Amino acid sequence: MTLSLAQLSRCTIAVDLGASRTRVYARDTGLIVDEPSIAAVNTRTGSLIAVGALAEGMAGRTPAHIRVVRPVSGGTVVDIEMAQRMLRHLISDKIRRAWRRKPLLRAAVCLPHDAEPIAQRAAVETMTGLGARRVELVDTLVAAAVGCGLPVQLPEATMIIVCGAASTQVAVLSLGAIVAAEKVQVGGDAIDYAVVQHLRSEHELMLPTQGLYPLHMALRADRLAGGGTETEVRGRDVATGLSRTVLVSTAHVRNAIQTPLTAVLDAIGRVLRDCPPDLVADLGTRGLMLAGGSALLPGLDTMIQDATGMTVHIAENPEHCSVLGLGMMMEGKVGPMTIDPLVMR
Ligand SMILES: Nc1ncnc2c1ncn2[C@@H]1O[C@H](COP(=O)(O)OP(=O)(O)OP(=O)(O)O)[C@@H](O)[C@H]1O
Repeated sequence: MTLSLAQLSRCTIAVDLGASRTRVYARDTGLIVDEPSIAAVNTRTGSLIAVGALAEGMAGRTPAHIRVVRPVSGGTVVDIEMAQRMLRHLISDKIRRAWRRKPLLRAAVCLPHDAEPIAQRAAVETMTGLGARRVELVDTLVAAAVGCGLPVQLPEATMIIVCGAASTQVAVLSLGAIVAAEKVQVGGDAIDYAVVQHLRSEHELMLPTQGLYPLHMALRADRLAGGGTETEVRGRDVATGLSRTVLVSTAHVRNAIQTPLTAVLDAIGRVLRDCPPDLVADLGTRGLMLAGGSALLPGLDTMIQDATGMTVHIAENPEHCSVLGLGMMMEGKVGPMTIDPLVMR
């Protein structure tokens, strides 16, 4: 992925097509879409029934002829046509009419670090199908670092950890470029899966699709209370199939998610080992920045802090950092770069 700030400044729309949520930022307007990357389709007629939050509410509750699909998987558009239909419905008519009047619409899209050429092509095709004449691809790590307000253009190290739904990406940046980076296929989905497996094996309970939200809340409350709390979880008994409520210890849930999080700690260690010592010394002073929706997982910051011995900050709007960063670059709100054009790998 290569980009220059000059090319980005000609874009009018920025898109983050995430595995969990889709976000769109329009120049001079701000964030116009933040919805789940989900669509519900009638398989008999092929028509789209719902997209975004409405479709998410249908997941797990549909009759046979309605299918809830995710056109983005692992940060990659896997169903281009469905992604286009979903985006078309998520973006309001008003904005779309404005697009039609602009025949040379340019779009900026952020993609996971080291995205395969096929993933890059899928993102470009999705946007050109929506009317974009040119698509700039930006590394999510750079966009998120800018969106967090990190001074990426300076000749000193900044470390960003983007904890998404499908993956966690870690990078050290200096002089506007990535010095060392790693991506592990462990994110919010893997953490949720670990919790689901824990409830299945320890409590013989199957959780409904949206059943994890109360547990996230319980983990937060447990952290505020200093630990030792329990929470009620309702699900389906594995053996009888009947609805049942169990009392779950939040400490046990926290233990269950340690295993996937170990992979994140390993990735951070590898990035730090790949960095020149001067940059690691900078990080000792500046600390690390957590972005992405899973950065809100209670206790993740202290776990990374304990493992690295460095200060860990959580971005102000961690889940919006990438798209806001794209928007900032688009609107020229990034400070003067030491190198221009800004070249990223
Ligand atoms: N308050 C919260 N506590 C714990 N986890 C959360 C919270 N809010 C969101 N998440 C998790 O964050 C993830 C979504 O993060 P984000 O929106 O950054 O993902 P994405 O950009 O769609 O994914 P990716 O970057 O992998 O394509 C989900 O797995 C969700 O469970």
